[in-house]
Amino acid sequence: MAFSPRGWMCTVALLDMMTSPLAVHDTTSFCEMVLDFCYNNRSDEEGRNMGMNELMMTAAAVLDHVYDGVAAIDDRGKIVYVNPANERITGLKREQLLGKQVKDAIPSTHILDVLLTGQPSIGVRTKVGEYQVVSNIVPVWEDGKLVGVVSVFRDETELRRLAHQLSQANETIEQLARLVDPEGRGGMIAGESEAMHKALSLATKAARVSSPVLIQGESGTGKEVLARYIHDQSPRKAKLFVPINCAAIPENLLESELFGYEEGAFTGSSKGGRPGLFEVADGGTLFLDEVGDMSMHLQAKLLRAIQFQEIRRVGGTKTKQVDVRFLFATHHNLLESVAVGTFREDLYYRMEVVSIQLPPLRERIEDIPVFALHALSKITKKLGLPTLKIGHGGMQAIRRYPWPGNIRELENVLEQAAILDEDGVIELNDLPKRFGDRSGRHESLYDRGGNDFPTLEEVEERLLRQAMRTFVTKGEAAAALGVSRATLYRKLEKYNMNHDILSQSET
Ligand SMILES: Nc1ncnc2c1ncn2[C@@H]1O[C@H](COP(=O)(O)OP(=O)(O)OP(=O)(O)O)[C@@H](O)[C@H]1O
Repeated sequence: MAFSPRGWMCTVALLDMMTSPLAVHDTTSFCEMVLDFCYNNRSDEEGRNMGMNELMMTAAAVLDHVYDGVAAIDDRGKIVYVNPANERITGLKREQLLGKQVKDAIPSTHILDVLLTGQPSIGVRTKVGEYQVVSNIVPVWEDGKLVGVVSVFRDETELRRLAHQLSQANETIEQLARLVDPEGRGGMIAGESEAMHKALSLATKAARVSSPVLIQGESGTGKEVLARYIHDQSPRKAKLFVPINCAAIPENLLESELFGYEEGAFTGSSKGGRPGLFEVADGGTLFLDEVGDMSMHLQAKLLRAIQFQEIRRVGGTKTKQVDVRFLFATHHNLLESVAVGTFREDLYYRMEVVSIQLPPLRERIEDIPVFALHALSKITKKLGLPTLKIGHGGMQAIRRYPWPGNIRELENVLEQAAILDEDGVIELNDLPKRFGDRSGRHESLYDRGGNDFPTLEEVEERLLRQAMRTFVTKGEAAAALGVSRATLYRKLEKYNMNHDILSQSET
């Protein structure tokens, strides 16, 4: 059958209505709507007279190719059309159905109810033979008269099979993900220190709720990694994690970056304006890094956004509700900033509902070997290098170094060493020159003179700390200091360095 443009339009309209049951709910005349759709504002008599028969013939040619089952019943309950998908889904041949009374062919059908009441029946479940189908059944009206019913249905067994296949596939993905990332932390590791475990446990708890979290720590301690972890563990994980470094962007740009702007807000603003990151992160998480560097003007706007989850674009007059989870990070001591008046006290307390402190690497020496090995394996994979080891001397140097740039510096140093290494083992000579300084300190205790001369206890504590950094085992540290292990224990306790004892291996 050749399709006229009108035939196509009618068919599209018909399909549109069949797949939009809510629209059908609202109408009294299905046919009128189809014809209105096709010939809207036209005085095309031929078109208006096209009627239901031609419409159904045209539609039938298309419906023959539809994946869902379709059946049309006339006003006397006789089946006038079934598509091939009907046969696939119900197992009933076309010849068994066409021209038959629907109540005889499919006794359990709900089609007659629709024919009797003229009310559509949406999402109704019917058993056809051994198949369970879900149908949308809609009445067809012409000139205010009910002329038939159309049912569009799907095999529920097939839907269930697909859902089952999908859940199996998801399970396989989860199993593979667990193999790649056993603890589900997306490449983040916990380390050995009590401080890191505490931070991680707090982060895991914070992930369950939407309260703001303030993560404080020196640069490179893993604040952003922890923020991503919180987002990934939270119910918002399917939505966006949007990080922004507030210190890296000039104030006027930061404002429009965060809040967006309306058209004409400033010279060079884009046509139609632009949404800001608050809007981009709607439903997800916004991570404001280096929030301590924000100007007082922006702090006031931020406070409002946190308090009311409401923003106003730059140059705009209307406010907009957003649903954003806020995570903050800073290397500043924000309480000090509050005390000197560079940070708003009210904002500080809004931000630190949950407060997580990430200590510098030098204060969690026990983490250094774990992070070093983790970083090295990441680096060799990234650079496509064979597996590398860290030798005893290399590890000792790494442990005793104070790491002012924390984990980021550790990664950079190891990347450099991995590139330079020639024998598969990273030793002291593969590390930068600064690692050769066995003292690991830039200031000598004995350089201090006069009244500032160190006490014996001060020297002893320093020496102990240095030994704990330098040697991998307690035995080695005690031997180098010329004391027994028991004495080493006692002294570590005296200087409150017990956590260091735990980090040392027993040998
Ligand atoms: N727990 C961790 N597990 C694995 N890698 C980590 C962890 N913490 C930090 N890192 C690594 O350290 C590097 C620095 O981390 P991150 O950028 O999160 O630090 P930061 O504190 O946000 O730094 P800055 O304040 O300079 O932005 C990253 O490249 C990351 O790979």
